[in-house]
Amino acid sequence: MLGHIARRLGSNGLKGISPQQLLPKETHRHLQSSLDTIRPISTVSLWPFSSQPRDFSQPNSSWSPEMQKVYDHYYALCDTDTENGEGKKRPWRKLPSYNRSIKYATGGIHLSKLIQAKARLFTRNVKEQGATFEYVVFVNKEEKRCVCVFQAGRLLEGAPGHVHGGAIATMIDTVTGTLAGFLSGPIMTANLNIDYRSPMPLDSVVLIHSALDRIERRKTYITSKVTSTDESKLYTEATALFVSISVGHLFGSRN
Ligand SMILES: CCCCCCCCCC(=O)SCCNC(=O)CCNC(=O)[C@H](O)C(C)(C)COP(=O)(O)OP(=O)(O)OC[C@H]1O[C@@H](n2cnc3c(N)ncnc32)[C@H](O)[C@@H]1OP(=O)(O)O
Repeated sequence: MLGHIARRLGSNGLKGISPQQLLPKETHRHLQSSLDTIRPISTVSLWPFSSQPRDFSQPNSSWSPEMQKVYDHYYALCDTDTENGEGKKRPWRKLPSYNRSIKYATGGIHLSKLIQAKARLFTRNVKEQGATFEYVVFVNKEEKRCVCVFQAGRLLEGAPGHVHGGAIATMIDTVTGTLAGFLSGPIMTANLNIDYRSPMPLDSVVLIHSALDRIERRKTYITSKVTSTDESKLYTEATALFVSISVGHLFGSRN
């Protein structure tokens, strides 16, 4: 076929030659009917999902002025991208947060078809803004640490007027797990130890500081503490161990 086309093209290239002349009749007919079924290139999205994922860690109207202020503080320390591609190198990075994290990881589109197609990251699955977990994670890769700004909504009540210990544990697991995953790749929580030091009132805005302690073979150890935004009050301290896993582990494989 290529030889046939080359012979017909000669030295003049495509100039003055119609597709009908260039290709055998039958091939041209097939090609034309295939082209007819293809949408114009301008309407084809290169994004492989039906819509752009929503980043749940963007400011919204439920945020208190304190939450917004701390967010602005860390956001100003983050890497920036400019239109000419010359971003400013800064130590911090804001991590986006989706309600289906697996879908947006490398290769996650395939994984998400296999693993509980309707599953959602439960810290991001309540539609009402501000009702439960409002949070943003900023990571400092060089210092191997991160800070999460967390506003605890009214549906997280445990002791009257205060945040449920399980909700605090959820956030510590999420933030330390995010850091461990950022540093070590796919992991699962093997151990989480929490000391609750002071009750946390509902609607509090707190910081969850987490840092790498050490990595030993497949084990990533993270320390964490939860404080008020001015860091004068300590709410919670924790240590966590994450074990690196292969994707097969999620399907019951031990390899
Ligand atoms: C973007 C959004 C990100 C959101 C982040 C969310 C993070 C949330 C993460 C989770 O909550 S995961 C859910 C809760 N975790 C689990 O369900 C894990 C259940 N447990 C397991 O699947 C397995 O036990 C585990 C993967 C943790 C370990 O099993 P393996 O067979 O892969 O490892 P193995 O038992 O060979 O242990 C490897 C090493 O870890 C050590 N280890 C394992 N479990 C341990 C443990 N519990 N305590 C102390 N050490 C432990 C073990 O001694 C050994 O140490 P050495 O290398 O020194 O020999």
